[in-house]
Amino acid sequence: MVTLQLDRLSARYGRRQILAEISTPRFEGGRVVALLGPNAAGKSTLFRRIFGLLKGGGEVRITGAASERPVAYMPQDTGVNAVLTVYESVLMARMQGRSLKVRPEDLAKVDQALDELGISPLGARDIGDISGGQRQLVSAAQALVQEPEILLLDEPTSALDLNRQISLLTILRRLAREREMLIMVALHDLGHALRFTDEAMVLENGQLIACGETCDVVTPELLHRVYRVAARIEPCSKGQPQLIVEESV
Ligand SMILES: Nc1ncnc2c1ncn2[C@@H]1O[C@H](COP(=O)(O)OP(=O)(O)OP(=O)(O)O)[C@@H](O)[C@H]1O
Repeated sequence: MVTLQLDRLSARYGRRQILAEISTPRFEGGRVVALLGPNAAGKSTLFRRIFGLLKGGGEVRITGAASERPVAYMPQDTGVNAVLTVYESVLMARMQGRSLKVRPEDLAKVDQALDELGISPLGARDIGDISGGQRQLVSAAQALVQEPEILLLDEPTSALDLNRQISLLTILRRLAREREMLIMVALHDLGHALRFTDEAMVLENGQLIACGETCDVVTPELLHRVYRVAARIEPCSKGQPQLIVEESV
């Protein structure tokens, strides 16, 4: 099973240090880890550093990976290539780092990814002519179709309506379990983090200030200290933890 551990990981833009020696416990395949923190805390920077787009001190330790390219990354802002259809763009994502020959299996995986995310009817549409939420689902398909062992998702639900936010997070959680994939997902919705993630790590000003089981990390004290809101957490009628925000403080 794949594992990911960060050891004194740092990153800088020019001379400006953004991440300060982030060390984590070992995260395991099959788990969903929330990456939390206020705006500009360093979440996207951490993803770029893990994925290798930024250099810096420390080490990203991956063990137990079966493939040579175990990590896929879905950035926050996904560019649009207007000359491709949705289907072609997902197929291109699938073929990254593989031989140029498209096999029937590759087409089946594209169909499966589109189907799983409920966007099969968009397949023939030009990627430049779909809505922002649809584009976000296409980006998720582009990441999933690579069958990564570690998947980094930067705010994948930010453009989605409520139903699709819940659907996507439910699918991701199921796929993490089924494929023993480790998913790290940056979220601003702490209610979603409580409901859909197993573990959470919280960044503030480039420092890791909390890490552990999500229910132990996302507490009224953390919400007060880091997010400056008064909030409580109560079980809903189905027993799921629910975040109730009272006011900003
Ligand atoms: N390309 C860049 N060049 C210089 N500084 C950058 C660059 N990208 C981000 N930063 C700075 O690095 C810091 C961390 O930004 P980052 O995007 O990692 O935060 P974030 O936690 O993902 O924020 P948000 O929740 O707003 O998306 C911020 O101060 C930001 O201004």
